[in-house]
Amino acid sequence: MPAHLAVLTSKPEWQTLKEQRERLDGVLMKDLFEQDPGRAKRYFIEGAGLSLDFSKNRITDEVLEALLALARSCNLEARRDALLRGERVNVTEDRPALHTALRNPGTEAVTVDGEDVIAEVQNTLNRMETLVNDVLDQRRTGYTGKPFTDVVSIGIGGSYLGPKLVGEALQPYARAGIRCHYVANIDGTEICETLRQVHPETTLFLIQSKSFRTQETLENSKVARQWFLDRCGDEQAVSQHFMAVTANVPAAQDFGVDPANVFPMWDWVGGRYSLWSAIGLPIAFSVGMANFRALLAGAHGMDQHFREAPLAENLPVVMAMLGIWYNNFWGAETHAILPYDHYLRSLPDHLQQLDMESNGKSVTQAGAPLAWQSGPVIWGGVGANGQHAYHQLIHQGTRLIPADFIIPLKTHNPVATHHADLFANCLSQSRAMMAGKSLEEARAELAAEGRSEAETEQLAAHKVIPGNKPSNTLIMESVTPETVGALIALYEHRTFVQGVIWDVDSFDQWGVELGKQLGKGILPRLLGEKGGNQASDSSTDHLIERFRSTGGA
Ligand SMILES: O=P(O)(O)OC[C@H]1O[C@H](O)[C@H](O)[C@@H](O)[C@@H]1O
Repeated sequence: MPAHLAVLTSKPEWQTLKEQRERLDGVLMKDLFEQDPGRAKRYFIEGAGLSLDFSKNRITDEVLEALLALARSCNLEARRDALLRGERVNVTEDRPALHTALRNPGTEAVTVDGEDVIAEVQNTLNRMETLVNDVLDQRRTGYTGKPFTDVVSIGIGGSYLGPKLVGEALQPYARAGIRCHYVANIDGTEICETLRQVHPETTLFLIQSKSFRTQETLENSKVARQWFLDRCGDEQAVSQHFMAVTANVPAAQDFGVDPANVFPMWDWVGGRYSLWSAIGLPIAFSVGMANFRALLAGAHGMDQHFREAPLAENLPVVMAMLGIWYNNFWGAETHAILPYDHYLRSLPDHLQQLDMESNGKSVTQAGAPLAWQSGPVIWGGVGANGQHAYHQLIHQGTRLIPADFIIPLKTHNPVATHHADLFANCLSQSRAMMAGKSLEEARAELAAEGRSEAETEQLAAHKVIPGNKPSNTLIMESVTPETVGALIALYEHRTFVQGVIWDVDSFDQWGVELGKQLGKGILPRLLGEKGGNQASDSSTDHLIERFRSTGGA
């Protein structure tokens, strides 16, 4: 292998992990639990209101030590400090990635190109506070003087997934009187269905786009603007009802948004890390500014933990390195996110963008091809629903699927014994994954059912659950603004740590751009217009013909 391809995999720490991996061949977690009654307590760490039980992993103390040694050998601590200091960690775009500054309470200076970032952040938070309070307290109203009842947030990707997740997660804190709607897709159904639910006199539209160039967002915003004008007939009223969050102020102004209603975004915030900025306005409208600030405080608590906790007790570091363990040494190709909480149902969607856009890369920061696997497929869904669907494959399929179970100790909605039932389901799944069911147990079960010997022999193999499937269990007291903030920040840092190990730029997303470029060439052809002379292929041409033949547009 050429030397430049082998930096990571030729490290002695990598070799040690390979040896550890071989040593664990055939070793069952359930035996490790039996041999060591202290295992659960030893592999349990806490920070920023979250606790992680990582005992149900294929690890020993030696493995953990070797994983942390690998992290150190990749200069993780220095790279982390560079991130938090605002160094240009996004090398291909030559920018810092300062989402942590968005939740920094302002006690320490962070500068970018000589500008005091913290002061800008605090100013923006104060502007948000004024707007949100004015709307919630009905000092600011729609064009006929009626209070606002609905906020329609139009944005996609990072300008959508984070606010939607948190808006849902903090529903118990929602203020009466304001409903938030989210429109992301260019599928016209989404904007049409949303507009059917709202009234022009009482609806505030938030155009959420860092670039103000995203097709889906701009087209949906145009539809919303026209819908509004058709009903109110007054161009002047647009400025009362349309606001924007963007780094591209001139484009927002061209669209007709009053500059006083434009909230800033900055180059140094990646879209998928932007819910903490004014992109979080829908959250603030829903739960009030005090709760939004509590969300930031929770995330800041995790930033502090990430910065200060020793690596062995550092939640994002330990979770990241466990991910590296399965991804790079055990051949795992996916990672499941399984929140056992209805309020956190959109967490897998948000983490999918966060992780897959960040670490879906195949060259190093210097541009050399990776000779190791980078980010896995992130997927998942809310428990217990998944147990009646895809958990079968986790338990008995041929693939190794590490999972994160996430569950609060207390519910906002105590009803009957539901929360204990939910908790029992969560624990039963991680235990089933870990312990499984042996052939002997399967046989005994069938015999106890009164099956014949022949039947028992025939069926037993199907009933075996191999077990030894790894999982983490993340718990928190309850789903609050603080714990939700900490939880999302935890995964942000987990993603960063893995990017450091794989030596990729976790803050660009060039892969997304190609589809956007090609779309610009295909659209005119679908519409039968001139242009769109870019390279094509017979499949694309044929499908365009089919679309045109039905008069599809
Ligand atoms: O906020 P915008 O500029 O409209 O971008 C919205 C989204 O666009 C792209 O798809 C990027 O890959 C995402 O990271 C981004 O969040």
